[in-house]
Amino acid sequence: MSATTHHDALLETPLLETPLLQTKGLTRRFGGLVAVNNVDFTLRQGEIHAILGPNGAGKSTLINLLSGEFPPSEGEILFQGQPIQGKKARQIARMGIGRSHQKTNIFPRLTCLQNCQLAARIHLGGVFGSWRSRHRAREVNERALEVLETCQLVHRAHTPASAMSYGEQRQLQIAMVLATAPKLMLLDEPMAGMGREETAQVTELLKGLSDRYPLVLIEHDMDSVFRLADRITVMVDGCVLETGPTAQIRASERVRDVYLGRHHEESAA
Ligand SMILES: Nc1ncnc2c1ncn2[C@@H]1O[C@H](COP(=O)(O)OP(=O)(O)OP(=O)(O)O)[C@@H](O)[C@H]1O
Repeated sequence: MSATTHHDALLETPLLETPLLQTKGLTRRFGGLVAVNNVDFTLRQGEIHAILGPNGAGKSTLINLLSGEFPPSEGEILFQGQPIQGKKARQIARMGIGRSHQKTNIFPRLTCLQNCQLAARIHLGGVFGSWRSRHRAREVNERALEVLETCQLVHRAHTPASAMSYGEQRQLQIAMVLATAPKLMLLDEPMAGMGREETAQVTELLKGLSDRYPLVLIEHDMDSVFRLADRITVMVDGCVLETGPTAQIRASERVRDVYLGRHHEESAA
């Protein structure tokens, strides 16, 4: 007998509610190159949605469009039903879309705690008037400690980021996104460059966060993707090849022919 989990129930629910995030006909051109081509994408509440595809498929560009790093050439992006295309990255971050980049972008000389305080401070509004500053400083500190606890980094609170292992630095990056109190997270290859043990640790961390923080995830580590994702969208040459629940994508011959087969051959080589 198999137990029905929250995520099983979520996958079987028809989409009646407004999606947390949705794109319609999203397109981004760089000169003559169509990096993202007419993409319809939906992220539901409480869901981890992985984006797969070979190098150059347009995955990072899609994330960059969602986070406002680039404006789309065409199409719509709806966050909680409201159009956000054309808004600046900072505005989108303030609305609650937190993102991490492929490369680690932490402040190496600051401690783990200071990095999180900085992220929380930016979210809470930067420089404060003196009458509010003490209260805000306490709020920032509490938020920073809370996310270090969530990411199991409290023991590293006073360690300079540069003295932490690569895996811990990637974990810190996730903590910094959480410090901005996001309504959803966009993570671009959070496990890139990690060893097997660190990858497993971050996979479990993200799994534990998914109910509170819906997630769009680009990741090449298939074990992690299959463990984490409720749904998968496979992109090839800027277009959506297939999108659906993880089991459907795993079983898809088209996906296997175009991506998974090739990926496994590359990984084995
Ligand atoms: N700022 C840019 N200017 C010009 N071309 C770009 C830019 N960003 C991405 N591209 C091009 O758009 C295409 C899609 O790139 P993108 O980085 O989105 O792919 P990806 O699927 O994330 O690949 P990878 O797995 O290698 O990170 C590529 O051909 C890339 O060279």
